[in-house]
Amino acid sequence: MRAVLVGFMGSGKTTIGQLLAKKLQVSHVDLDQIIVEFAGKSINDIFAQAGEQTFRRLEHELLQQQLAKDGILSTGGGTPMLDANLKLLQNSSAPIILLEASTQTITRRVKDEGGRPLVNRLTSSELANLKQSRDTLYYKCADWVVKTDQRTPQEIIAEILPKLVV
Ligand SMILES: Nc1ncnc2c1ncn2[C@@H]1O[C@H](COP(=O)(O)OP(=O)(O)O)[C@@H](O)[C@H]1O
Ligand SMILES: O=C(O)C1=C[C@@H](OP(=O)(O)O)[C@@H](O)[C@H](O)C1
Ligand SMILES: [Mg+2]
Repeated sequence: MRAVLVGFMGSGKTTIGQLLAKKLQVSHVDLDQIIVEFAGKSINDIFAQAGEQTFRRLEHELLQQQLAKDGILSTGGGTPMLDANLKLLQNSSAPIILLEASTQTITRRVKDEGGRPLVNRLTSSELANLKQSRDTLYYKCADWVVKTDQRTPQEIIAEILPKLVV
């Protein structure tokens, strides 16, 4: 992989990954999207019918597979939660870029999107607590951090691109 994006739900991993790949003319893989394709059902349905553990197992297997490929990889917000995934990310030769956003920004971005089972079932204070505990893990694997609050996707990729092409 040429770069891997990590960060909490709504930090912009999917959006920024697509834009970076387009600019760099490389392929883009979104881990959630390939899990959905592999399972043949939505993330909400995987969580509801097979459970989060099944989702995490698929996520781990597909992460391992995708890290060996070229291009830009957008992970899911919970990917670094599994110790084995954290190690895979830490040992990857690709730069791991953490997209950071405040809980307020995150909430604003994801509140009206229905595809995230954890957002659907957690209260706003539980979501804030989850973000706090996940942040520790993101920082454990990140090679660099990009702030995304009050910045457009174009401004964000303008910061990342020069570091990836040198
Ligand atoms: N920098 C940004 N500014 C404003 N909205 C954004 C930004 N980045 C992403 N979004 C929006 O926030 C939502 C979540 O973005 P997404 O890329 O799916 O995040 P993630 O993959 O990290 O969960 C989408 O509606 C997207 O259009
Ligand atoms: O944080 C999480 O545990 C999750 C994040 C989601 O990805 P995004 O971060 O792209 O929303 C998706 O993998 C699933 O809903 C679980
Ligand atoms: Mg995403």
